[in-house]
Amino acid sequence: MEILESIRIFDVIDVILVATLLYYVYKLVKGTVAINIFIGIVVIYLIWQLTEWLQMEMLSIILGQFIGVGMFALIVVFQQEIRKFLLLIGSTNLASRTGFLKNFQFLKKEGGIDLDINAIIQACENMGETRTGALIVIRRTTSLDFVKSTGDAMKIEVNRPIIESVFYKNSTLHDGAMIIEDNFITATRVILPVTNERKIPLRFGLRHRAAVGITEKTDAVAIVVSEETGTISYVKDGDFELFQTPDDLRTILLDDLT
Ligand SMILES: Nc1ncnc2c1ncn2[C@@H]1O[C@H](COP(=O)(O)OP(=O)(O)OP(=O)(O)O)[C@@H](O)[C@H]1O
Repeated sequence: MEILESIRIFDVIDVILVATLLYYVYKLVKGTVAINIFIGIVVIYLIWQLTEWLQMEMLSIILGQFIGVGMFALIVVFQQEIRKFLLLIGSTNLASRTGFLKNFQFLKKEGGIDLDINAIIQACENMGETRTGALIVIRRTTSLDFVKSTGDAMKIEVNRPIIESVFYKNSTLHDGAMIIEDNFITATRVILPVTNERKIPLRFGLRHRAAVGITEKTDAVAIVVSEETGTISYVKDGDFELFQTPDDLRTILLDDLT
C-alpha cells in the first residue's frame, strides 16, 4: 500500500514515456542490421561486467576503454537511425501518425484534403494496364527540397493526363520520380536515395528501392507502378503497405494524408 502511495503521477508518465521511446527505437531498428549491432553492444557490455566481477583486470580495462568511447561509436553506427528518429520527433504530424488525432474525427478538416487522389489513382491504374513504370512521391510534412534539386522543378496542378504523359515511355520526363506537394506536381526526373535494406525481395529493382529509401528518410508516401508487371505498390515509412483494390488504396491515402 505504501509503495502505491509513494508512486507519483510523474513516475507513471515517466514509465509511459520510456515505454514509448523504446517502442519507437524498436520500430526504427526492426528488420535492419542495427538490431544485430545493438545485440553485439549488449553482449560486449555483459562480458565487461563479467570480467569486472571476476577481476580479470586486463580484459576489463580493454573492454572498459571500448565502452568508454561507446557513446561516440553509437552515434556513428546508428547515424541513420538517429536521423530517422529526430525526423520522426520533428515532424509536426507525429500525433496524426500515431493515430492519436484519428480518435477525434471532429478535428479533421471538413471536406478532407486538397490533393486530387482520384486523378493519381486513375493515372496509376492506366499506367499499370499499359505497363508504364512510374514513381510518385507525395509530401506530407518533411521538406523534400533536398531531393527536388536533383530533378526539374515545375508547378503543374495534379491531373490524370499530365501524370500519364510525364511517365509515358517516350517522354523526356519519364525517368526518375515525380514529387507532388499539396495539389501540385513540383518536380519530375528526381533522383531519390535508394535504400540498402536487405530484406526487400530481389524482384524489386531500383524504382521500388528508391520509394522505400525516400519514405525511410522522410514522412512522405510513395506510389510505384511496375513497368514489368503493371502492379501498383504503396510505400510508407519504408514499408510496402498492402491493399486489395484501387478503392482500398484511395481510402488508405486519404487516411494518411489527412
Ligand atoms: N534513385 C532513383 N530515384 C528515382 N528513380 C529511380 C531511381 N533509380 C531508378 N529509378 C527509376 O527506376 C527505373 C529502373 O527501374 P528498375 O527496373 O530498376 O526498377 P524496378 O523496381 O524493378 O521497377 P519495374 O518493376 O518498373 O522494373 C529507372 O529507369 C528510373 O526511372
